[in-house]
Amino acid sequence: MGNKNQHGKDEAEQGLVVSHFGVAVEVLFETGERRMVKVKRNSGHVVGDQVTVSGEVLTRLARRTELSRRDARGGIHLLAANLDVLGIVLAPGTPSGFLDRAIVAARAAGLAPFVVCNKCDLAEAEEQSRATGSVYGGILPIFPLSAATGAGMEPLRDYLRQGHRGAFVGTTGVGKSSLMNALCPELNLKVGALSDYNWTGRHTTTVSSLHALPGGGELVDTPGFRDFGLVDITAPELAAWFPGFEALRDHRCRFNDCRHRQEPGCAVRDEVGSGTISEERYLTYLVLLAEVEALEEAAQRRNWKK
Ligand SMILES: Nc1nc2c(ncn2[C@@H]2O[C@H](COP(=O)(O)OP(=O)(O)OP(=O)(O)O)[C@@H](O)[C@H]2O)c(=O)[nH]1
Ligand SMILES: [Zn+2]
Repeated sequence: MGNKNQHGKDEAEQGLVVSHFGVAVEVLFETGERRMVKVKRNSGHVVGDQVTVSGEVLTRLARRTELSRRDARGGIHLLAANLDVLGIVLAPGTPSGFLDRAIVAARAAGLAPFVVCNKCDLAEAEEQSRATGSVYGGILPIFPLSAATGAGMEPLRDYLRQGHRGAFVGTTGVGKSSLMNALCPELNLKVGALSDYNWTGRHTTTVSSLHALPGGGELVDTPGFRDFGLVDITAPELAAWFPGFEALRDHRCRFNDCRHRQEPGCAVRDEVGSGTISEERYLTYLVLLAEVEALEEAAQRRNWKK
């Protein structure tokens, strides 16, 4: 167990939460030692949290980033802390608008997004990856690959090896689990394999964990990422972080809450006028903005009724 100091008290040790089992977390200490520490259900600790442990007392340090999602009832769930990058996985069938939403969500949370175009062993996927490259190529890293055949995996490994800590999001069936398995050979996410840890005698099913990759870098696997289907973002976030619109961040629109519609002095509209931003991208933005605003209004109406 923990180290004792000269007064016989537990010395606080710093570590990283690498797994979450609902009623306990596994902490990886700087010494390389791993230990389970009990936590209250909904204690607020998540994988990626930096903590100090003194005996059985866990103290969370300030977070650099937080990634969360909203459930159908509007509740916010924190998925992971201190991630640097977010891998947005696409495959044929990914709904239009998903990529833009996910990029906005990542940037708003302070994470650098990158794109994985999976299933490139299929002709449709290859086409999708070419189309994605032509729109987003200059904006963020894109990795066309096949988790199934292993083709194109090396550039992604190199990217993660730069010491990035990340996670994959994507709609169901795009191949997130296949990618995780391809990148982390020793991965075993089966709940049955966790019976060793089931010392609390309670049911421990919701498991998320952080995996160190053989070549460097870390990936978080959280069941919550699986249904990151409709990535929720706010209208101001969309106006600030829509990929290809840099105007607001550079404070070039006259109003800092500009939504790039009819506002005077809007730099985005100027750029559409001059052809720097394509008409098509601008229309995509307007459709997404209308959709996000409609969702926000519906949520507001629900709150008034309460
Ligand atoms: N052709 C092809 N199929 C793939 C590839 N990667 C994954 N698949 C298949 O796509 C299906 C879904 O893969 P998963 O890895 O379970 O996808 P997921 O995103 O984790 O799915 P959820 O858990 O539902 O969110 C499986 O049948 C995989 O075999 C690929 O590179 N090429
Ligand atoms: Zn504007």
